[in-house]
Amino acid sequence: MIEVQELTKRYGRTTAVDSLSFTVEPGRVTGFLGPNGAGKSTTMRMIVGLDRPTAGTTRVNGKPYPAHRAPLCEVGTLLDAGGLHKGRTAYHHLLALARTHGLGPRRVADVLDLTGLAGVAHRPAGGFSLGMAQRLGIAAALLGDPSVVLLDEPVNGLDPDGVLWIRTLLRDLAAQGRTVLVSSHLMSEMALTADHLLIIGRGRLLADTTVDDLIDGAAGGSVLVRTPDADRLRHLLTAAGASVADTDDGALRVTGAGAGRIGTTARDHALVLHELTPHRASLEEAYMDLTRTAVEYGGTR
Ligand SMILES: Nc1ncnc2c1ncn2[C@@H]1O[C@H](COP(=O)(O)OP(=O)(O)OP(=O)(O)O)[C@@H](O)[C@H]1O
Repeated sequence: MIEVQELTKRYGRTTAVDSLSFTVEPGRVTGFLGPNGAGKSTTMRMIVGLDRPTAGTTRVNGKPYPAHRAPLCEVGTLLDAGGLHKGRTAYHHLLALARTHGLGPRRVADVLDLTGLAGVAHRPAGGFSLGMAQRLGIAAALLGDPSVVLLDEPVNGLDPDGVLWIRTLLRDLAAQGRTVLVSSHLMSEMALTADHLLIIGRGRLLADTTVDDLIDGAAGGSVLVRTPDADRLRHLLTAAGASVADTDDGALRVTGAGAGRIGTTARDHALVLHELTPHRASLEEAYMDLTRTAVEYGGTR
């Protein structure tokens, strides 16, 4: 489990993270989502002690990260896939890391297999493509068999095969009961990967929610209604405060009243309905709604 409480980070006059509090639970993939510059990487760096908070605390499995005796076995991180010794082979890169925690070549072979790198294990990592470097970063993160996995934009620059591979891996890790926090600025990607979402904008928490709840709570939802009594229904709904627009093919698109209320209104006035179809805002729309508000009204920082 990861616990973040009232976390703030200022760089000079920039507030990168602003009183952020959340908990990341084990057994599910939590997507950490926000536009570029929202403060995701800064938050992740503070969780693993690479940056010092201006205020607030972070705990991993009940303790601040540096208080763990074998951090690699507690938390696996991918924060910067470029941070490699270029001349070293993938195998030796991993072995050097493994040795710092008393782990041996067997565990290195395991993570090389797990990440599909066994065939290139003895090539210098400096010649790796971005996708291979990401896999190597993930191999390093998993070396200590950690119960918490923290990955910063792991799908960046990957081809569709790589994206699918990471998605499956993250789901497997969560299914094994691990705590998985993965950042992205792409809602489309997180919708397919994450069970839970933490959305931030300008360093502040905008939503701590499931994908379904985010869509349900989004503005922009409407209901498509077909009825032979369109004029009467339009009148009744408008009088009750809803907005009603005509579609090109003779139906009504209603916003501001849910399918339940529309159905009840129709029944109360003995109106016949031929169709009553809720249209949920897309996840992308819901996300844009949230983050747009943060940009427009977030104040100065
Ligand atoms: N070392 C630093 N010195 C000064 N400002 C910084 C530093 N690190 C981050 N920032 C600023 O803090 C804010 C948050 O940056 P951060 O990298 O955490 O965002 P992010 O959500 O990870 O964005 P991205 O998706 O672009 O990586 C940005 O305005 C950034 O310019």
